[in-house]
Amino acid sequence: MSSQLRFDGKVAVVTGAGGGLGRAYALWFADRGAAVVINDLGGSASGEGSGRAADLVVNEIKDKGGKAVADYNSVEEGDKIVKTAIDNYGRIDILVNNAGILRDKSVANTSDNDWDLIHRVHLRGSFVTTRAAWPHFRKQNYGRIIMTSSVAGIYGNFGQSNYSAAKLGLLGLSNTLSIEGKKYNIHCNTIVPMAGSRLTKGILPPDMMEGMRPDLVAPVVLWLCHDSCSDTGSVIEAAAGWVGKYRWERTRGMTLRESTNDPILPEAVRDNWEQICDFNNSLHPKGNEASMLLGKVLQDLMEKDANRDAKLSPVEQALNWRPPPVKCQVTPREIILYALSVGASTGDKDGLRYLYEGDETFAPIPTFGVLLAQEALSQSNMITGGMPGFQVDLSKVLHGEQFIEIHKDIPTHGTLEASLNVVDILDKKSGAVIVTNVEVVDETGDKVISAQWSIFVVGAGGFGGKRNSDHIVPSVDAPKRKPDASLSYKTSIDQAALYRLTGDRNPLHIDASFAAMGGFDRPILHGLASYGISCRLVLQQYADNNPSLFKSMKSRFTSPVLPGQTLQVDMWREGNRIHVETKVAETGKTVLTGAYVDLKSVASAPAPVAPPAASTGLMSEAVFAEMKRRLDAKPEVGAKINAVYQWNILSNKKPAASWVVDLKAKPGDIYQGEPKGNKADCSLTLEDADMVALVTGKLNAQKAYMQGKLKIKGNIMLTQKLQGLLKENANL
Ligand SMILES: CCCCCCC[C@@H](O)CC(=O)SCCNC(=O)CCNC(=O)[C@H](O)C(C)(C)COP(=O)(O)OP(=O)(O)OC[C@H]1O[C@@H](n2cnc3c(N)ncnc32)[C@H](O)[C@@H]1OP(=O)(O)O
Repeated sequence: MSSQLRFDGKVAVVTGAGGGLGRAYALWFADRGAAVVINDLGGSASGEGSGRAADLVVNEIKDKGGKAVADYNSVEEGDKIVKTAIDNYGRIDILVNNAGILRDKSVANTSDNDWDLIHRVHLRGSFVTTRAAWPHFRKQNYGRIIMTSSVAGIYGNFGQSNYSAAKLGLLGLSNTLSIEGKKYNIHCNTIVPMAGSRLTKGILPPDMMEGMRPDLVAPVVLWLCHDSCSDTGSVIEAAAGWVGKYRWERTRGMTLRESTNDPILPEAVRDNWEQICDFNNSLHPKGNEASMLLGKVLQDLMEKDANRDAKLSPVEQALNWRPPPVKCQVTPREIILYALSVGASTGDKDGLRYLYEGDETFAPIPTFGVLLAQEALSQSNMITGGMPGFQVDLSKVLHGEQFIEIHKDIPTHGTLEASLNVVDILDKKSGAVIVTNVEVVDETGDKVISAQWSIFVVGAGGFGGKRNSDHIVPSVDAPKRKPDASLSYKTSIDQAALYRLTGDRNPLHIDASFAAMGGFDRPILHGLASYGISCRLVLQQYADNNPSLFKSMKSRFTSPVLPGQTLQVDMWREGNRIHVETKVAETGKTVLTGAYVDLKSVASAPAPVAPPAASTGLMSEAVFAEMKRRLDAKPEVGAKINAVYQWNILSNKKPAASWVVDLKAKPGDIYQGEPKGNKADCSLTLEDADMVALVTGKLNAQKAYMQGKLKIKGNIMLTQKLQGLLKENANL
């Protein structure tokens, strides 16, 4: 016969030991030599009332010569229960969390209190009592804990939503404690008992109660708490003299994607449901095996990716690459910095529209969208080693072509998402052209920008790839006639240094030694800087500086621009398409070819403007005198006010007019003369015709304004109003 399992010298704490299972555990422990703390509040199955059930059990043990002490604390104050053990026996070795109550109700009738009470006693009670015992277990490098779960928790039971949730919670608690306790020889197991007790009295019939006596479960708990039992994290069911063990079972499942880049769709889950749920060859994961299995799934996918990539040519690998979408932030700061870097100025007509977030029409120059799309290229390190397969030498990278289309106004604040897709890599012999599409969506998923890059990698051709692509948005040659309009912008020597701050930090644009590696004498200007400058001048010429008239822009970069050179933008209007060719004025070399800006509509059709070099730019004395004469002619008292403007008009000479007006005046009012209160200096109250005359003194005044000789400080909304008015009165 095998030796008897003994607990001599051990101290066991059993909660809820005044009756039923707890009492049975306590009697068995005492019988096998342990000193036992008999914890019981007393009271009924639903936790009400109090009595001294614990005393009866203590007496029963003592009568048999055993050691026991009573404890009447609630498990909600489990530290006091543990203190009873320490105070009386100086230690604690075993803790059986057994105490519990019932508050059975169907879920709809379960009150917050019914829920909380059950959780407080079962789950929280076991937790606080165990936490109080834990330091003692750790110190002595020994501890045995039992959590009490229930078939109601494992399988569910009508009317026990609170109880079953708490009971399965105890299993989770036990799982974690068995892991945390391992290195301190602290074992934690879960018993799933079924026995006739105070809790089941009245639920089970008497003969069942007898067949399911608690003392038929207690020996299982004793074994689990013995030194010689190595189990921890086990779940053992015991009832009526039958004992069994639980474990998790999981189907093999299946991976619903072929590559780490693939998404999975609900339809794929539906279509494979049978296999997902097939328990043939099932697995029984333990502990962290489950996460290891999932780790293996990912590893397999990555190996598959690698194997597949290994079989692909470098070009195919690059074309298969789908880097994750990236976030791009828009704030006025980025918009303003971009506008400055492509030459917008507060001295320009409508300059504040791009440069001042307080302006009512504040908006980005549309080509700013390229910067947002470019985030997908930068953050994926596409041309700095991030793209698999086709490798790129950064010092040989030139911007070949650019296309952008704006589908929805770019917000002035917000977060957008950009995703890229390499659509072709072309072999041009003298170089390779990487064609990349980028889509930018806003927070609602609406498409805001489509962009296309053609990146020319000098010297990377000759790999045997195709020469042409259907995916490229084509450039379109300008008409053969003389340009309809031409505007110029002299770039600053620091144009590239400024443009870099918008995001493209390619050293080609600032570092002479790096530029030399690409075969350039000096750092060259970003292609996108020339692109943005050209777009800005087209909008000035044909869109009244209104960025929402912009639809799309395409350009090829045929020759580099050096910072400090003057860009001359020649334009031809064909319907809503403005063909563009940009050249360097100093050398006559074309730098942007096949370019066009498509507008939604053309704001006005001004007469062809001669290149600026031909203009004197000065407001003539005669125009100034005429303007002043008109301004000095105050409206007559009693005249109807058609419009109210508040403009301060200054010239390089002296104020053109200094008026005092009623700030409350509005169109339709009768001009009463200078008001007494509520007045503003240096403002004008003019009838429309006079206002029109002011500016139609005409192009000369406008040009003077453009060139900073005539400064108009005013509200931009009013500028627009004035422009609308000008259009209406074009014949004046
Ligand atoms: C963070 C992500 C950032 C994205 C990357 C951008 C990084 C930026 O920092 C880089 C820049 O801004 S660089 C500055 C702007 N770009 C330039 O200055 C390039 C100017 N272009 C050139 O020098 C030549 O056209 C050159 C050198 C490009 C080609 O000249 P050649 O080798 O003499 O070619 P050519 O004989 O004229 O033609 C051969 C075939 O190539 C096609 N091709 C020519 N120019 C092209 C161009 N710009 N783009 C695309 N394809 C071009 C020709 O059509 C020809 O092909 P095919 O015979 O099939 O028609």
